[in-house]
Amino acid sequence: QRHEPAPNYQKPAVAKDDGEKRILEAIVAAREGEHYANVSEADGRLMRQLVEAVGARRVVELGTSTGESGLWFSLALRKTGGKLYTHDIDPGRLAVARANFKKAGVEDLIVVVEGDAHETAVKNTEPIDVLFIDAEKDGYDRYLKELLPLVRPGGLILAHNMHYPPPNPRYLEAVTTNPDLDTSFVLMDGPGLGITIKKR
Ligand SMILES: C[S@@+](CC[C@H](N)C(=O)[O-])C[C@H]1O[C@@H](n2cnc3c(N)ncnc32)[C@H](O)[C@@H]1O
Repeated sequence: QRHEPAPNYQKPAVAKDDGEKRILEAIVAAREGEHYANVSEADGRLMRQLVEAVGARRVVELGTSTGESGLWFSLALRKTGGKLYTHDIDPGRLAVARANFKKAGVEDLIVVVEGDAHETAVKNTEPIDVLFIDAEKDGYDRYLKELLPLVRPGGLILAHNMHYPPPNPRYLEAVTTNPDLDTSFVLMDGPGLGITIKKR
């Protein structure tokens, strides 16, 4: 049976309190300012929902860019009592990200780490509740190999750009054939997001 294209019921996010309002305003301002390859609003909102739903205390992000995904995560982390550890190799983008976090009033929720995430992120030894992979596409499978042991059972691995730019086939293979993992691909009318649970 054929269906019409899916309707879009989405409306702009509605702030619950002043802190949330300040972050949402900072996201709008960030989009209008200097930015680079950031998540869409639809991606950011879903990621916030997931981080809040799993009650994440430690979110690790590979690929900060100018901090928009970090701002979406901070909406959740101010409620879960958690922190974002975000990694990027580009000092210029990180300077913009830091300014955006400050403007949103969330700099205390976010630890920014500069350098090659293959070297910096593996220094972490604490359990990860949510891992978000959004750095160089060619490295996705290596990031998974390096950090999956630290993702806690019941934790999530989110991977951006599962539709475009074209995803890394080795990553796709890894998250769809490992019996310890279960993966869905969502929001595939946009860049696409992989949601993988590490089974308990
Ligand atoms: C798609 S952007 C991240 C977008 C960001 N997550 C957002 O939605 O706001 C990818 C970022 O990965 C960074 N990157 C690329 N290779 C890297 C590496 N080896 N280590 C750390 N960061 C890297 C780039 O500098 C770039 O800022």
